[in-house]
Amino acid sequence: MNDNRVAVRGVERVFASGHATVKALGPIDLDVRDGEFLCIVGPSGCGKSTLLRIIAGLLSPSDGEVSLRTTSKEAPLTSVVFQDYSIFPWKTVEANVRFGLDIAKVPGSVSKERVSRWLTRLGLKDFGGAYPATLSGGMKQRVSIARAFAVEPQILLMDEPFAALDAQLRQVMQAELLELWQEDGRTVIFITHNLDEAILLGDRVIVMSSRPGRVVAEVDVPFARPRSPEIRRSSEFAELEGEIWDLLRSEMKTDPRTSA
Ligand SMILES: Nc1ncnc2c1ncn2[C@@H]1O[C@H](COP(=O)(O)OP(=O)(O)OP(=O)(O)O)[C@@H](O)[C@H]1O
Repeated sequence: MNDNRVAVRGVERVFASGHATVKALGPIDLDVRDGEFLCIVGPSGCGKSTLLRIIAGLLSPSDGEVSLRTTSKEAPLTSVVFQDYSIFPWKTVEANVRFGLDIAKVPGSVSKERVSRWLTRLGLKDFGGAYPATLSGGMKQRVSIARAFAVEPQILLMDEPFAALDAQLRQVMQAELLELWQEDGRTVIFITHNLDEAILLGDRVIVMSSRPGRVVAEVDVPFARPRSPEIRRSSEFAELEGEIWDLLRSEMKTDPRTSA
């Protein structure tokens, strides 16, 4: 039986701006297993966000196709968390978290329970009536994560969700996401520049080439679940990070924008 949730086949994307065209991505092939936490790393501008937006259906590919396997009539297929929080400043925390459920036409009683559960889970219970302007960056990103989890999508897509946070807060949020995911077992595609984050969270790390991004390596992360952030201190962790960094560095050297 095919246990793939996501299949990307020969996907390419070209952008036209004025008279020029930019090939941003591909061709790229990728499979994501049901319940897998897949991390994608690659040089800046190699097309990671473009790939995620194509998988989310927010952008169409210039060529190739993406298929997402659905196993539920009720649960939305995807939900996306972006780096810049993407929460509405004029809505309260509670209304922001409820927003995705309203769009998905989740009935009121179910929606109420879910909003309350995810606000509590993300430590936002006492901030339901607050507006985003009064929250720190970490709390805004918690709202954005609560909103994405609350719709209980079949596939969660995360585009550098912690990139705007400072180093300490980033570690706190990574540990929280690790815990949430380990309870939840959802299929996740997670884009990051941070190798440490990719290894801590991922079952597998995909390394993309410089633009137009293709897959240059797939690395299985061998650490058992449930994981704790303590695994960072092991020599195996450092070794794997070094291995992936070497792959990435050689890609950055082949990028005409970064090589001398
Ligand atoms: N709407 C667009 N119009 C024109 N060019 C675009 C558009 N969106 C992305 N690009 C270009 O496509 C390339 C890939 O962009 P993308 O944002 O997918 O890369 P990325 O790997 O996510 O980058 P980063 O790591 O810096 O976030 C870049 O050169 C970018 O300028």
